[in-house]
Amino acid sequence: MYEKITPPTVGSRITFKDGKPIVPDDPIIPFIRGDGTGVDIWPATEKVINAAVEKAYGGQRKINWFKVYAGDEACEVYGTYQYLPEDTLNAIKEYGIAIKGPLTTPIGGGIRSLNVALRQINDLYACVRPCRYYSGTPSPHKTPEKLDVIIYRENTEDIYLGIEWREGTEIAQKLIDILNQDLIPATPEHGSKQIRLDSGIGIKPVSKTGSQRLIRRAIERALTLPKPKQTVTLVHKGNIMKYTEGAFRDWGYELATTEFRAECITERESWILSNKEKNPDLSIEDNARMVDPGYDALTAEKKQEVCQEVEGVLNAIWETHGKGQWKDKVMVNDRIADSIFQQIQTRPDEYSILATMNLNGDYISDAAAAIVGGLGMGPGANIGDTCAVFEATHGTAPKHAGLDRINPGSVILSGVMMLEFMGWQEAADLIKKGIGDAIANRQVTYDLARLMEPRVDTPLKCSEFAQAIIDHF
Ligand SMILES: NC(=O)C1=CN([C@@H]2O[C@H](COP(=O)(O)OP(=O)(O)OC[C@H]3O[C@@H](n4cnc5c(N)ncnc54)[C@H](OP(=O)(O)O)[C@@H]3O)[C@@H](O)[C@H]2O)C=CC1
Ligand SMILES: O=C(O)CCC(=O)C(=O)O
Ligand SMILES: [Mg+2]
Repeated sequence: MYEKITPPTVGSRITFKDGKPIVPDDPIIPFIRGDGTGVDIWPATEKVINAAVEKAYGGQRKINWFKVYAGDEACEVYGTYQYLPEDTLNAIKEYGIAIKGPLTTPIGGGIRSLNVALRQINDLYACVRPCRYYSGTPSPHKTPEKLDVIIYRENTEDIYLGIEWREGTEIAQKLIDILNQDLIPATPEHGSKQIRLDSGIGIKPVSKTGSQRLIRRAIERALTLPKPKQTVTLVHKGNIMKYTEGAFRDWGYELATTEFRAECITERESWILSNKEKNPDLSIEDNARMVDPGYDALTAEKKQEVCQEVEGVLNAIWETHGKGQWKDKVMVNDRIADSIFQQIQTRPDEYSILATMNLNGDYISDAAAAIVGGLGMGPGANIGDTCAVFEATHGTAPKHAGLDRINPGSVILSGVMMLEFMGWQEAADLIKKGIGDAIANRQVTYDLARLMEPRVDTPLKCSEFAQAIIDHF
C-alpha cells in the first residue's frame, strides 16, 4: 500500500465513530517532522510526549510513531516537487490522527500551501487554536492571564480555497471582461463600479455548510466549558462583505437559534428578555427602542421590523429563556473583525470562543498568541469528522532552523491537544504541569528569555527546554 514508507510493525489504528476517535492503547500515529525549525522542534516534542505517556501509564499505553514525509524532506525521499506524497496522505487517512511540524510556503509563485492542502484534502474543517496564559510567561501585555480564548477557525474555504488568477493572464482578462460588461451592470446594487483591467482576481467562497459545521463545533465546545466561559463570538467583516462574512454571522445565529435553541441565547435576545424582566409592563415599542439605540431615526418599515423581532423573541422564548433562564445558556454574540483585535487586548476576559472564517482566524490566532507569550506558545489542531492533524500556529521560522534554539512549546502543546483529543488526559496534564513549572522557574528558550523581567541571560536550548519540561513532571 505504501511506496516508500513502512508503518511500525506493532500498534493499532485509531478509528472514528460519530466524529470522535476510538483510541487503542498502542496507537500508530504518523508524524511529519516539518521544514525549517521542524528539525529542532520535532525531536523535542517526541521526547516530551513519550516521557509523559510512559510516566502516566507505566507502559500500559504507548504511541508507535510512524514517520511520514512532506515538504523539503519529502522531495529528498520521493524526488523533485514531490512535496506531499500519496503515501503521506494515505497514512494520515488510515491512522486517523497525525501531528506535524511547520511546512514552508513560498510567497507569490511556487507551490500552494501544503499545510492548507492537508486540511482541505482531509476535510479538517475546524482549526482549533487555544490561547491561554501560563503563569510567569513574559508578555507585552499587562494582564495576559485575562486572555483565555479558543479560536475556532473555518479551515477549508474562504480565500484559502486558493482559486485565483494572476494579473494579465487570459482567464483573468476574460473574467474581468465578463464581470465588467455583464455581471456587474446586471446587479443594480453595484452601480457603475468596474474592476481595473490590470487586476489579479481571487475568489472568496463561503458556504452555509462550511460555516455551520464549524460554528456547530464551536457551540458544542462552549457547552463543555464552565458557565462563565460559555460564550461563542462570531467574528466577521460583514459590514463590508455582506454575502460572505455577513452571511457567516447570519448562518451562525440561525444555527444557534434552531439546532441549539434550548441551549443558546443570542446577545440581542438577551437584551430583549432582560428589558422585559426589569420592567414587565414595557411595551414592545419601548423594548425595541432600548434594543436599537437608533430606533427613533429609523424608517417606519425598519421600526416595524425591530418591533416584530422583539415580539417574535418574546413569543418564542419567554417561557423557556425568560425570567433569567437565559443566563444559563450559551451566549452567542458577534463582533466585527477589526474590533475584535482591540477587544481581545482591552477586554480579553469578555471572550471565550471565537468562531471565525479562515483568513480572520489566521490573523487573530497569531495576534492572540502574542498576548500570551508569542508564537512559541501557540498550539493548534485541525479537526474533521474522520481525521485530525495537530500542528502549531507558527511557521518554519527559517532563520532559527537547525540552531537548537527555537521554542518547541507550540508543537509540544499541540501534542497536549492531541493527547486530550485521544482521551489521554493524564499524560496531557503532566506536560502542562512540566511547561508551567519550567516557565515559572525561568527555564525558557530565547524568545521568552528576552522578554522576562529581569531578563534571563542564558536561555535554554530547544532540546534543554524539552528536558526541563520532563524534569518537572
Ligand atoms: N502551519 C504551518 O506550517 C505554517 C507555515 N508557515 C510558513 O512558515 C514560513 C515562515 O513564515 P514566517 O512568516 O516567517 O512566520 P513564522 O511563524 O515561521 O516565524 C515568524 C517569527 O515568529 C517567531 N516564531 C515562530 N515560531 C516560533 C517558535 N516556535 N518559538 C519562538 N518564536 C517563534 C520568530 O520570531 P523572532 O525571530 O522574532 O524570535 C520568527 O522569526 C513561511 O513559508 C510560511 O508560509 C507559516 C505559518 C504556519
Ligand atoms: O500554510 C502556510 O504557509 C501558512 C498557514 C498559516 O499561516 C496558518 O495556518 O496559520
Ligand atoms: Mg497563520
